[in-house]
Amino acid sequence: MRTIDWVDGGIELVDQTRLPHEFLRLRVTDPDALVDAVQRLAVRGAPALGVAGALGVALLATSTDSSEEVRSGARRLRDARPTAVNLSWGVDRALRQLDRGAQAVLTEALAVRDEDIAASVAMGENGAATLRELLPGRSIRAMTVCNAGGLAAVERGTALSVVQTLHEQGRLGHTLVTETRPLLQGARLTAWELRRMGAEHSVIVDSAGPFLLNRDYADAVLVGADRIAANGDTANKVGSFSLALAARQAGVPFLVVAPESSIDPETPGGDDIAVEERDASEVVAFDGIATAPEGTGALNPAFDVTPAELITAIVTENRVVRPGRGTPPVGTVPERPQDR
Ligand SMILES: CSC[C@H]1O[C@H](OP(=O)(O)O)[C@H](O)[C@@H]1O
Repeated sequence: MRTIDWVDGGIELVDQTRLPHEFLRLRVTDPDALVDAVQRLAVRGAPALGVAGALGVALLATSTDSSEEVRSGARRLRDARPTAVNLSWGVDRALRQLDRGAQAVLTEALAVRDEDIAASVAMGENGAATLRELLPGRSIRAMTVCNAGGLAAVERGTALSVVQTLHEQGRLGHTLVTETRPLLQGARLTAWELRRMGAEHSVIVDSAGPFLLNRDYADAVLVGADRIAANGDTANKVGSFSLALAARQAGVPFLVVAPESSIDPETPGGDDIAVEERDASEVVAFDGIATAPEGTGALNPAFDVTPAELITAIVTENRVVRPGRGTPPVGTVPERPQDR
């Protein structure tokens, strides 16, 4: 199953706002409809946003001869969500081909898609090998935040690709899925993917995560990333930082699994990462039903930032970086897809 793809001259994507009760594919041929799909999280997840960015520029380039129209549409798409660097990376990578014509833009966008598919497999293998090394000879009970599965990419995903690889190797124990308020990517999406995978799992409320780690209910925490700063500080769904603190307290490995395209060497550290503030209504209501008194305000950071020193390993398709263990900071490797 591909979460997002280029089909017959347009973009097809799974509308994730309808899951888990309805599986609906959206066909997008209008660039503004793609911006809307990104902003309402019909398509979401850093790697999927990178592919959406690249395919969105291909949609623009194949629908107008005006370079200015393409560039202004690309700016709107690039700015649709601020935290996942993959979105701007995907837009910029396709846009760099514009002077070579629409077909060159589309070819580059399809390469971004295909690289994401290959990267998901490699991250699964690299992450599973890392956990087998850290936790030899046992089934590994994972704890997850948000959704970093195939729905957050094109196929397989990042952190959940590690879970799937462990499952395929017969090394996966029971997985605990934090529901991930306020939009419930864990309960709605990760549980849906684990069920399809046939992997045993339970959903927990977010605030139970630290306690259950401290009571030895999980052997590793596996999360994705939206932006990894040059020093290894990592932005991911809100709730990741508290689990990282709890994992450190409980002596449990905390792994960030993300493609190289989530690494941003232009961002020196976590304090420099723009964290998306989403609408208060997502916090004080659910499915249109108020959960707080009328007029109650809310703070709704969509992400938080985990300092590198709390991260056991950053796993990409190309490497495993151990912050604080003598490996060079993640942002210092010269050769990355962005440099092409
Ligand atoms: C595979 S990284 C996915 C990453 O994106 C999610 O955020 P959102 O659902 O708001 O797009 C979350 O941070 C995941 O870890």
